[in-house]
Amino acid sequence: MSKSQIGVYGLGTMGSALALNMADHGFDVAVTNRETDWIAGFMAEAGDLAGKLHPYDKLKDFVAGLATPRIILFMIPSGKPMDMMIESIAPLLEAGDTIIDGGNADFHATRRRAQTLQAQDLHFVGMGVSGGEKGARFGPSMMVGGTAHSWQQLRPILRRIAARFEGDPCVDHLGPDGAGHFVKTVHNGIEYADMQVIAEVYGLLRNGAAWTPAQIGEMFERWDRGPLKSYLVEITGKALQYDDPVTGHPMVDVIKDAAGQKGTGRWTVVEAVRMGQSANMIEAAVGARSWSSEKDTRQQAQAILGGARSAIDADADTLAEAFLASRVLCYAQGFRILAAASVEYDWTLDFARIAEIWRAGCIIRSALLDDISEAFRGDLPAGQLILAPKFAEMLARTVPALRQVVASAVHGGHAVPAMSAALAWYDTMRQGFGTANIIQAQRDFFGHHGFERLGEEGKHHGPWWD
Ligand SMILES: NC(=O)C1=CN([C@@H]2O[C@H](COP(=O)(O)OP(=O)(O)OC[C@H]3O[C@@H](n4cnc5c(N)ncnc54)[C@H](OP(=O)(O)O)[C@@H]3O)[C@@H](O)[C@H]2O)C=CC1
Ligand SMILES: O=C(CO)[C@H](O)[C@H](O)COP(=O)(O)O
Repeated sequence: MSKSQIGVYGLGTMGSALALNMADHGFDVAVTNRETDWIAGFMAEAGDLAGKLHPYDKLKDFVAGLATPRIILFMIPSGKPMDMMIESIAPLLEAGDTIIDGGNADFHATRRRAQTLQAQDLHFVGMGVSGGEKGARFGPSMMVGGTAHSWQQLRPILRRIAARFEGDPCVDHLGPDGAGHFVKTVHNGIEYADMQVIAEVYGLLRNGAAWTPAQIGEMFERWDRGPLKSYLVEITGKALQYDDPVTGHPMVDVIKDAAGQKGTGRWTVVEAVRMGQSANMIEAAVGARSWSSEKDTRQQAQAILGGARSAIDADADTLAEAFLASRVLCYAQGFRILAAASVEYDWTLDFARIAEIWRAGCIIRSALLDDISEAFRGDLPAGQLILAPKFAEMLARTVPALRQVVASAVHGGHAVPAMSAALAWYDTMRQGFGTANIIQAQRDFFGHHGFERLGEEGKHHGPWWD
């Protein structure tokens, strides 16, 4: 039997879909899984593609079944499982082989793993994969971090299996070691904030305008045909129009309002803060998921504090404009974190290319990303997306609606943490003179920390020390 061009370890949701995608594109793929009983079921479901999939029960046979230099993609949980698998497989590999972690990994771990394996002449790629199961099966967006050697090996396969935007494969080599996983982490941070804004829009219409889920779903469906077009709007529109087969109620009404989170949103916030950045929309979205999980407390609080909310003063068109403003600000915050990391880790990330590979296949794909890539390819004042002429104009047009929606929500007792954060950031950034002079006065007053005077170099103290 000829050797396989790539091996996939981990036949869960993502690994099996990616293996099938590769086989579908004519690649010979060696496959294996921790629980080996699972492999036969996977092969049985592969149908016509089974001929391109080569199953192995033993790790050493799986490795021996691969053409050299080998490429092995792991689709398993990040953290300890990945370290344990590296420990098991590395002794079976040879110089020049590449291990890929396609899971959602902490990029610090990816950097560490790349360094450790480099000492053994092995290459380690941290690859962000987005698009969920369907994306993995029919075309994901992939963010690759690793050596040029690995990219040369991987490029022909990844470009074939990736999603395409007008023919352009949504995959690229973004930098060394942790760059790909970092970009995927920020992708997920943006995902969190965009999802939260959608949830807030839903909440305002449901609780502040008495719309039914189906009506809101139809509205999202309409929005998906305009400037708000995006995968998340599309699926929310669909989900809202489903009924529960058990009770007959709208499906969303029987889903517990406690959101899960696996860590990437939180990592985005932690990394942003660590680099002296703030992405307050993503912080708000992560916080909102945490608050959502405190269901018992919220129920008690409603009984004690009261949960009254009044009608909102904003129609659907105003909400659409507010959503568009929020989305622009959300992407802008994500790209600021990428810019900070690019400097911190010396990655020279290509922001236009990142926007381009997010245009199809991934969860945050949206109509805006084409404009974003264009803005990064053009003359961008201070490198800030919100200052690109097209986005500055879009914000000037849509922020009044965001202001009306946030004001009305606040007045009516509706929580809109992500949209409020968007507005706070926008209003902060458009003031050349803010209020941090007061913070500096306070710091100097209590701690003799000193401050800069306007237009003067050096450290000064206030008259309160005279
Ligand atoms: N689901 C999604 O939408 C996305 C997921 N990801 C990431 O992809 C990775 C895989 O996710 P997904 O496919 O959804 O997960 P699943 O739970 O569907 O599959 C997990 C896979 O990992 C294997 N596994 C679990 N623990 C270990 C271990 N200790 N050692 C070896 N193998 C192990 C499982 O093997 P076994 O069958 O033996 O349990 C299984 O093959 C994760 O890192 C996830 O964050 C990335 C993008 C999207
Ligand atoms: O990477 C993904 C999508 O891009 C995964 O679906 C991830 O699990 C989403 O994050 P969370 O589970 O925290 O919502």
